[in-house]
Formats: sequence, C-alpha cells, structure tokens
Amino acid sequence: QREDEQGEKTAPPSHQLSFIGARCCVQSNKRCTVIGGSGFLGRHLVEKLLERGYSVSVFDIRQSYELPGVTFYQGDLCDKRTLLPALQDVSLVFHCASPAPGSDNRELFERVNILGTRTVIEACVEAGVQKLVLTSSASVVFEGTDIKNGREDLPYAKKPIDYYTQTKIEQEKLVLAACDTEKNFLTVAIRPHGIFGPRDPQLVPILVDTARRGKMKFIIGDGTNLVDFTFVENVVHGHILAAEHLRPSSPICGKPYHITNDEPVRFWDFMSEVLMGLGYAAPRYHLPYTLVYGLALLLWLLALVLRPLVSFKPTFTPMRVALAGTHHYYSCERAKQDMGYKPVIGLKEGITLTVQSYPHLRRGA
Ligand SMILES: NC(=O)C1=CN([C@@H]2O[C@H](COP(=O)(O)OP(=O)(O)OC[C@H]3O[C@@H](n4cnc5c(N)ncnc54)[C@H](O)[C@@H]3O)[C@@H](O)[C@H]2O)C=CC1
Ligand SMILES: CC(C)=CCC[C@@H](C)[C@H]1CC[C@H]2C3=C(CC[C@]12C)[C@@]1(C)CCC(=O)C[C@@H]1CC3
Repeated sequence: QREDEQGEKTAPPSHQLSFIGARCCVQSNKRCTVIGGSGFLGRHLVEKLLERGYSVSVFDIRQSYELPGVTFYQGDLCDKRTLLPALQDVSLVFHCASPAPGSDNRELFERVNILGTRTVIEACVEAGVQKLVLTSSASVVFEGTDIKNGREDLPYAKKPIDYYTQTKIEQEKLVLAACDTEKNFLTVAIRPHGIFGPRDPQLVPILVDTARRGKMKFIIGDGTNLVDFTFVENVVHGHILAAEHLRPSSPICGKPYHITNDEPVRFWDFMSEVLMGLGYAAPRYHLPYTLVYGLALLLWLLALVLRPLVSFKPTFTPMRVALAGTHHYYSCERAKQDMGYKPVIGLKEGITLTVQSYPHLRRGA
C-alpha cells in the first residue's frame, strides 16, 4: 500500500490487484458500497470491483443474487436509517439505483431520484464516506431532437422527454453540488448512454418482444440516425476510473463525464444486428418520423385520458420514437483527457457477447 500527498491510502497499480486480491485478504482502504448493486449495471460493477481487489457491500431494495465476499443490505435508499449501516467504514460509494425508465411514475421518480439522492448524500457525509460516484445519464441533455457529438457543456434539457430524465437532471445537480474538497467529500457523475450487455433486462428483451409480436418490420425515418450504444463493461470501466481518479486536486471533482463506446452507430443497424444475431428478421420498411411521432403522441394522450378506466402501455411512446429516430451521440473526449478513459470492449465484440448471452431469446427457443 502507498500513501499519496493527501495522506490517503492509494491502490497499487491495477496489474498488481488481481495478484494481491488472490493472495491475501482485501485491503481495508478499498471498501466500497454499491447502491443499486442488484441491478444490471450494479451487478457488473460489483463483479469487476471484486476482481480488482475491492471489498464490496451492496445496498438495494431487492437482492437478486448471491456472491461470495459480497455483503447485502436490503432497504429503500430513501430511508437513511436502513442505509447508514451499509456505509460504515466505507470510503467509496457508487450510486447506481433508479426506478426503471419505463415506469412513467412521476411520484416514484421524484421520491427515489431526488429525495432519495439527497438522503444518500446526507448519509455519506454522516458516515464519513469520502467519494461518491453517481451513475447519471447522457439523456440529461436530450430533448428529443438531434445531438451530434454532444459535449458535457451542453445545457441540461429545458423540456426533458419524461419524468425519468427530469429527475435524473435534478439528481445529477444535487450530487455535483455536494462536492466539497475542503470537507474531503468528493463527487463525480458518469453519464452513460444506451447500456447493453449480458443480463440487461431492457434493451434486448424489449427488442425481442417487439419482434415476436411481429412489430419489428419498420424503420422510423430514413434509418441513418447515429446513436451511442455502450457495452456494460465499458460503463463499469468508466465508473472505476472515476473512483480511482477522484482526489482533492483532481480536475474531475464535481464534474459530469460521458462514457460511451466512442463508436456511434446507426440505431437501426444496431437493432438489426442484434435481431439477426438472435435469428429474427431485420426491419425493412420505412415510415416517416413525424407520422410515427404524431401517432405515438396521440396514443400517449389516449392512454392518459383513459387511465382511470383501462390501463394499457403502448409500445410506441413519444420518448421511444424520439430515441429511435434522432441522432444522439456524445463525445467522451473529457473522460479520455481527465481519466485516461478508453473503451475496453469494441461494439462488434460487445454485440457478439450480448447475443451469445441470450440463448433463451433466440427465435424458436
Ligand atoms: N440502462 C441504461 O441504458 C442506462 C442506465 N443509466 C442509469 O444507470 C443506473 C443503473 O441502471 P440499470 O442497471 O440499467 O437499472 P436496473 O433497474 O437494472 O438497476 C437499478 C437498481 O436500483 C434498485 N433500486 C431502485 N429503487 C431503489 C430504492 N428505492 N432503494 C434501493 N434500491 C433501489 C433496483 O432494485 C435495481 O436493482 C440507473 O441510475 C440508470 O438511470 C443511465 C443511462 C443508460
Ligand atoms: C441508445 C439508447 C438510449 C437506447 C435506450 C434503450 C431503449 C430506449 C431502446 C431499446 C429497445 C428500443 C426499441 C424501440 C425504442 C427504443 C428502445 C426501447 C422501439 C419501440 C422503437 C420503435 C419500433 O419500431 C420498435 C422498437 C423496439 C425496440
């Protein structure tokens, strides 16, 4: 173990970690907690942290797996009393919990993402945690219109496309504003985009479900819109780099960082590749963007009006149509410069690994 100029215990170089981790017990300065660690990204993060010699606790409203060496704390992050025990003797916290974007429940998003994040910050300060890494989202700047190579200095969306995005904006502002080098409480926000990979409960399952219902025949718009899809291991890598670069003198304190695959791809090419990899036909027929967006808006309004009588969830929501028919890709130059970020898995390999991980979603399975 080395000590840096702030007297903080620092990690040995990463090539030593697996050896040290395998040889002896975990170093006490590498104790961290992953809030939301039962989720898709959270679990991948937990697995990588363990591999790198960290001692990991998970705090989540549900426990979705068991892993040797991981201590689980089950509870709602809005409740400080249940959260505090999970933060004792921990120097680093990752906050990657959120209600699923598809839930469209304003009250839930506001409670968990805004009030809950306030509670997380308070609990971290109370427990003496020194570093908080938030999983934000690149969509905090997305308003449903084209973003090409967007940098972190883009303003937050004035008209966020849904409650999820609206509350992710407030959440990010809270965490970044809490950064206080004087008090040695350091924060940073990672903004991933379009995370995909093994065990993702959203992207591939929604896509396959739509295909199985015979609704994946159409391309919205001309099909040339470029989008970032980011393999989950790259997102994990960005989080760990951020945590390891978070020091009082570091330029990353209190800042947001885009983390992507750095390989924007046509939205419809990506969808087609995943579909064909799983044995489904790729969409072929084009529909005008404005027509589909207008229809989705109508359906959404209808669902809103009829909600007291019947409940139905349209596949084509305005938000999904906007995501499928516009350009939205982001520059991760700042992460490259400030923390030496570079994707560890390319897009093609990421797609192959993802497709292989869903044998049960193959056509005919
Ligand atoms: N999946 C994606 O494409 C993207 C995700 N993100 C962000 O990444 C983070 C992780 O997302 P995923 O892993 O995809 O979602 P997920 O739904 O798989 O994981 C979220 C976890 O948070 C937990 N959670 C929810 N409410 C809680 C509460 N009140 N108390 C304690 N735990 C609670 C859930 O039980 C779940 O395990 C989220 O903050 C999300 O906004 C950002 C950009 C893209
Ligand atoms: C890049 C990014 C932010 C991806 C987010 C993931 C989801 C929002 C997409 C995953 C599957 C997508 C999908 C559609 C919209 C966007 C997703 C939900 C459609 C509903 C778009 C319209 C269709 O023709 C069917 C699509 C099914 C898959």
